[in-house]
Amino acid sequence: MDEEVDLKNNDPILEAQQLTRRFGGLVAVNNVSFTVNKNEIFGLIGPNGAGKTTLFNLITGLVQPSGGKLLYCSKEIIKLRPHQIASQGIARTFQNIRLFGELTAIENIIVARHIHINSNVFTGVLGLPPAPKEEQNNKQKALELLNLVGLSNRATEKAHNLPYGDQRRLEIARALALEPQLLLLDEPAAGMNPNEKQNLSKFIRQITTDFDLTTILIEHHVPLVMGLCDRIAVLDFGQLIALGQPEKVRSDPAVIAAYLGVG
Ligand SMILES: Nc1ncnc2c1ncn2[C@@H]1O[C@H](COP(=O)(O)OP(=O)(O)OP(=O)(O)O)[C@@H](O)[C@H]1O
Repeated sequence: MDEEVDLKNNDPILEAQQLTRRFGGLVAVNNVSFTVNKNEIFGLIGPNGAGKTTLFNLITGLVQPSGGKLLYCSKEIIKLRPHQIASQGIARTFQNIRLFGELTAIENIIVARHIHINSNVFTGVLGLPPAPKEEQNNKQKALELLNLVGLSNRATEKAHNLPYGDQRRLEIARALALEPQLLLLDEPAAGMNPNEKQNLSKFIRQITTDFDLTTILIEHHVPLVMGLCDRIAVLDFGQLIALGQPEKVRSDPAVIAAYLGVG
């Protein structure tokens, strides 16, 4: 990881300042300001089209802002490309799972570790030399991550053959292979049954502690968000309409009107 900054618990790790993104006449993210502190589990909720994924895309450099600032560990990251942002310690999963379907579970993680250590991706995937020790080390780490997400017995299964919930867990393992400081999870519970959602909640808490992470998650499943997150930001039509602890957000009339009251 490049120039990792040693933050203490509760130091600001991510600061959005009047962040704005327009798509033509549509303001997908409108003048949004908030701070996420180290080791927080921070929820991002809001109705469909509220701008949540666009905000993740801004943080990970997939989309450029129309205005505003974004500081990671107090440094502006707006001008950085996605791979540079990843190497600074920000990893994510996607709403629509983006695994390499034809690769096995373990290969998906090894590829990510190669990116992390700046090695040649193809040597690792194709099993080519050199660096057998590094390969062995990567394989060992990948197995540990698979074990952590409960997939050690599916290591040689092609990713597209795994059940949906397992694919979501594999995506998280792959993000962790980048050894991030900040982990962004886009709808990690989508497609999971109630039992899996319950387990996922515990799992997110566990990895946030064990890996000394800060976690931001977008999630439509409100009970999960309310039970898991330290603080929650609510977007509606691109604007931040509420920010605070779950109890405060839950009873906020603007939130009830915009989101919780829906459906
Ligand atoms: N590349 C794009 N070009 C044009 N419009 C876009 C683009 N990306 C997002 N939008 C629009 O920006 C708005 C916010 O979209 P976004 O996907 O960020 O919302 P969201 O809160 O993540 O929604 P959902 O919960 O449905 O995933 C929507 O109106 C969407 O159609």
